[in-house]
Amino acid sequence: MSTPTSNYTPRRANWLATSNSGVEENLDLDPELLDESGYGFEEIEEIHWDDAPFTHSAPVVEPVDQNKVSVVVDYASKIYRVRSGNEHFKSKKRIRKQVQRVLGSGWAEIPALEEVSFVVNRGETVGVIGTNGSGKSTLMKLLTGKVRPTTGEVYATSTPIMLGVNAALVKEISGRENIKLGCLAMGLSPKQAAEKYDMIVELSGLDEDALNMPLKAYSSGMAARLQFAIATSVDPDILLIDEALNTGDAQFRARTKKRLDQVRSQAGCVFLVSHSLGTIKQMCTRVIWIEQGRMLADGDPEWVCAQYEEYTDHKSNGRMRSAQIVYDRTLLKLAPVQVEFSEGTRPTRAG
Ligand SMILES: Nc1ncnc2c1ncn2[C@@H]1O[C@H](COP(=O)(O)OP(=O)(O)OP(=O)(O)O)[C@@H](O)[C@H]1O
Repeated sequence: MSTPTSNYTPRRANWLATSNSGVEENLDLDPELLDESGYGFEEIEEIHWDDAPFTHSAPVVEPVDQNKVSVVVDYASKIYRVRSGNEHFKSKKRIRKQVQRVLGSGWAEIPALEEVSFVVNRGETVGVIGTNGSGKSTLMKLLTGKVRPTTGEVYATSTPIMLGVNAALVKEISGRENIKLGCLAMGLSPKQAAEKYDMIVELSGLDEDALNMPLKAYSSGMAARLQFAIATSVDPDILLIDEALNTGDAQFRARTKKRLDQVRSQAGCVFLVSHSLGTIKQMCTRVIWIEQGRMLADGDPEWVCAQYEEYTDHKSNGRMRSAQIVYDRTLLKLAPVQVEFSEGTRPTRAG
């Protein structure tokens, strides 16, 4: 990696990274937000986006081509508002770390995604990477339209189908019954469901015995395979996959890749959120790296994954300054996007 220049000024990792003087003197925080130690949010290692540099590049105008476009994310941000006094908030240290503003009457604001813009055309498989809590799932929720952006807008040419590890499968009934039920739930007619059955079984790689077992007897890998096979059976135009592939074995991954290629070739696009860089590099044509809610990179899978690997390696070894340098360096290479709609090219709002 490039070595830091002598005039590099290390930034504070986070404005909340306190001295032992305690946050009470400096910030008007709710006492309930303080650690048991009484020092508040100390030992914070996250790099806060407010401290990171803005890229110097002028925005690149990205025209939306009506004949190609699948998804447009136009300056989308998401700020969650949570009750700072509730049990969930108190038990989640990570959430408390990210609190940007404590509002009156026990509410706090958590910025999860900041001004993200990009255009995805049909035929692309977009990997989404980032450390825990960086905003990947939030981006997926914005794409499905289930969560509304705080600023900006998200557009999609058809309703994206979300395939997550927690997508509904019924534990008490067999794999076979789950296939039928899942297909109906996804809007197929009983006849269409019957036609898809063999394809789903083949893709899942489950044998007869497994298909007759109730789902609660499945390993997480088996359940994930079944879920993937069901979810992709409707030939979705826009498919979002959140971590579902990580549990599969090599054989399943090969089948998965084949199926994703089919989805792509049917003019769809795929978003794949994963912590497994191997899977991302194998499956994706483009990778978006989101860190601390900010889009750091969008481009070639090999290059983006290499920066990310370097960053996480530094972070996990406690080399926060080096991690910050990789963060800054990567961000500076990002050309921000200004989405441009010409007459009639604006797809419908997601959701
Ligand atoms: N419903 C919510 N209410 C409040 N805060 C939330 C909510 N969902 C997510 N957050 C916060 O928003 C930030 C981004 O979370 P998100 O789940 O999008 O991250 P992620 O990159 O998907 O994380 P992971 O890799 O751990 O799944 C985190 O600080 C998280 O705690």
